[in-house]
Amino acid sequence: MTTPYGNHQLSIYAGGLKGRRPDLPLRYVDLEARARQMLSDEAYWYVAGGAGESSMTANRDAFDRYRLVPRMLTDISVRDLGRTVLGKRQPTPLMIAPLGVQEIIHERAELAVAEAAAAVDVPMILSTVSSFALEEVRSALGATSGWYQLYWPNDDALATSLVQRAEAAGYEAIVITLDTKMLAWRERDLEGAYLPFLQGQGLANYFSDPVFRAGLEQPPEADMRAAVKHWSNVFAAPARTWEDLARLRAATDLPLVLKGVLHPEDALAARAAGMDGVIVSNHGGRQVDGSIAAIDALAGVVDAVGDQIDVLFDSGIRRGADVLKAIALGADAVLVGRPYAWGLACDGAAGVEEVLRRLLADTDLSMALSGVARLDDMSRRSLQQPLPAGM
Ligand SMILES: Cc1cc2nc3c(=O)[nH]c(=O)nc-3n(C[C@H](O)[C@H](O)[C@H](O)COP(=O)(O)O)c2cc1C
Ligand SMILES: O=C(O)C(=O)c1ccccc1
Repeated sequence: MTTPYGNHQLSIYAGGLKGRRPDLPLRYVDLEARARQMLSDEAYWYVAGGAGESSMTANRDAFDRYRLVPRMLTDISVRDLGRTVLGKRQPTPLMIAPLGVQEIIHERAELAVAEAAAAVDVPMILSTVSSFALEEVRSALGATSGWYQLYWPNDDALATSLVQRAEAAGYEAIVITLDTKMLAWRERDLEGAYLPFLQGQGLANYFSDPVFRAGLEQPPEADMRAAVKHWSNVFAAPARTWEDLARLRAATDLPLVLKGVLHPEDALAARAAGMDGVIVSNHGGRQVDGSIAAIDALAGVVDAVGDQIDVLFDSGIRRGADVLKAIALGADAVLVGRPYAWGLACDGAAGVEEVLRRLLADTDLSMALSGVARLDDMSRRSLQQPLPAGM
């Protein structure tokens, strides 16, 4: 492929030095700080925060304990960042992670993100809790792949309706998020009593759904409180177990991918349930505070199922080296979360596009300077595994 900043080495630096968006800070901490200026305190902390700080910090610290071991004098003049995910070749290893309630970040929310994803040809995973209906977001993606993330509701008819709408709209896979049967204890949000979906934000897919609407006495437009109450009753299903996956499997022909897997035994259960992939993730440190850093869980899952189903990764991807480390450990692709949220806050679609291009430029350079011309050739041989803690 041509590099994300064009085919010439100099254009990469031109992109970095002058920037297509000179106003968008280059360093992650500065970008986040700029986004913070654009957002209300509540919205900023909703996105930035975790469930406590422990696992969110661990996600980053753990990345730093893995080290790339570059090789010299290999031909890196022509490079390929492509990956094959669910049997389909994509030009880069990146995917857009599903982030809910994006209207708290930018008024054009998922529509802006979809336009940016399309500009860079990075597949987008749309959250169930989106601010625009899934059909509209699918249109904004143009020819770029979209997957639909399902919060598996406590109502089989609603689950089937959402999944079949996604299939009809042209989404290519369903991601079932398992780690959010309820929201964690998040002090930042509790302090501010900030739960945007209780205001009806992010509920466009529910409010536009015929099965959801049939469960209401009046339409959401006429009685928002009742609609939100109904949503909170159906949002999740704490009683669900692995056996229930069979009904979802029967509801669609699309590939199914389970998000939020950390334990190798769960990866084996996913495979046994006929799933097509898993996403190793601790939800960006937002659910089980004290949980294992996501990158430390990756190798175990890859070793358990990586030769049979796809293994994707998220939680803590911030720069090119992080992408390379996850791929070297065996991930087929990686999802980017908060970094694009900050681009969205700063500059809408253009900000998201710029964040993705910079991450790709950094990935391309780091791969090349590690002596690897094709991302498909990254392996654990390029990586020094961390010493166990305490050694
Ligand atoms: C504001 C916010 C909203 C999120 N909403 C969802 C969601 O609706 N569905 C989901 O599966 N994951 C959701 N996630 C988790 C992300 O998909 C992803 O796992 C996480 O952000 C990755 O970590 P990172 O932000 O460190 O890259 C959300 C994360 C954030 C920060
Ligand atoms: O905030 C989150 O992490 C998340 O996944 C979510 C869950 C429900 C509604 C909105 C976002």
